[in-house]
Amino acid sequence: MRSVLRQRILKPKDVAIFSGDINQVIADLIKRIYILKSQAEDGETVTNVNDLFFKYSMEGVATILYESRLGCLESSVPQPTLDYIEALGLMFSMFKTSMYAGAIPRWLRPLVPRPWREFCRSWDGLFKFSQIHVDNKLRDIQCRMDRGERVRGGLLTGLVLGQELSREEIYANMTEMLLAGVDTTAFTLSWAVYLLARHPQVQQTVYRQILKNLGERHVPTATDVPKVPLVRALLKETLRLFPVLPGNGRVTQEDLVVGGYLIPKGTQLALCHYATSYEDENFPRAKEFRPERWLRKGDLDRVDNFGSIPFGHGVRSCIGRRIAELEIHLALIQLLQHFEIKTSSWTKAVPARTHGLLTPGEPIHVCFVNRK
Ligand code: HEM
Repeated sequence: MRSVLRQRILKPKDVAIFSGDINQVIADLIKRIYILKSQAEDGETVTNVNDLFFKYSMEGVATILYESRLGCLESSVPQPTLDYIEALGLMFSMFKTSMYAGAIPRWLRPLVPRPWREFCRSWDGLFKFSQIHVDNKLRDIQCRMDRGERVRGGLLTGLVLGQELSREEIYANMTEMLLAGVDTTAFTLSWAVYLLARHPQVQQTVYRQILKNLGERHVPTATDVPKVPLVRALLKETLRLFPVLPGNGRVTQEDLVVGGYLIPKGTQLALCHYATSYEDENFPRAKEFRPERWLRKGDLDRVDNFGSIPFGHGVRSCIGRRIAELEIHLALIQLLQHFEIKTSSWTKAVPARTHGLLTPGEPIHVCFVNRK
């Protein structure tokens, strides 16, 4: 089932076609920032940027998945979207409890009802939302076919027409992808602007490269991203320092010998790449924010470093990686074209906190100063 999806969004060129849709969402993001600035006491500070980037990520990923807009960045967010956000909030607030809810034996559920009840309530809310959007698309496709039109479209249309997945499988995959694609992207963008605000020199270097290679107002598409390698390096460095999923796991499929230790088949392995990301052996001066460490300077440089694998690795690695990268690269380029990102008197040092996901431990507040 996963391979059907994977073959449609595996490579950067597969998702490049979504640049136009994402840019429309970015235009709304920028408008929203102007509105928030106009409401701020100092006319510059956007408080809790994660709230903003949550809406951007949800709108962006839904645009690709459902081929429709949700209105997350509007001043008045539509009710079904608010209901979804509530279900998602419930899912994450219950993360630890609900993670174990699936493992509670049936006989125990009436005795300890809350975890299972909440688990079902949040998943039902998330499924319902996907179902509405998938069904809308199916109706739309049917109408167009009845009119004798040639139907072409994006991801969902392709899945429906391809008939490789059942309707239930499409609901399930869309639900999971939307769930997996919102907070992950939002936290990463929040950390990226936080790091840029706290490292003005780095920001200036990245901005200069954008200015030189793309220009002040050119709206970038996926084909422009390789022209600004520092933007790609910025994302890698952000995810090295703050990997949203700080650890990962696998069960060995055969006996393995690693570093002289025998690991028998069937062993559950946990890898904390948050820890390996901070090892000087893997990344010299590992605690420092230095995006340029990811730039290839000569043919002998190895910039792929397994010390940091924020999207996982192998056949079960993140299926939405290319979508996330597109959303983040294009957003960062345009944010830097429009604004200088600065700390404000409200900006505090923000520690990372782990509760399932690695999240900012405090709200991030930064200034978006208009560029002349
Ligand atoms: C910065 C953003 C993101 C990060 C850091 C991230 C990270 C990850 C990681 C570490 C995994 C586990 C991989 C493994 O076990 O090897 C994963 C799985 C997954 N991700 Fe992402 N992700 C991001 C964005 C997205 C987006 C935008 C989507 C959907 C559009 C998505 C959909 C998924 C799905 C469906 C899985 C499960 C894959 C499977 O089990 O086959 N992710 N992600």
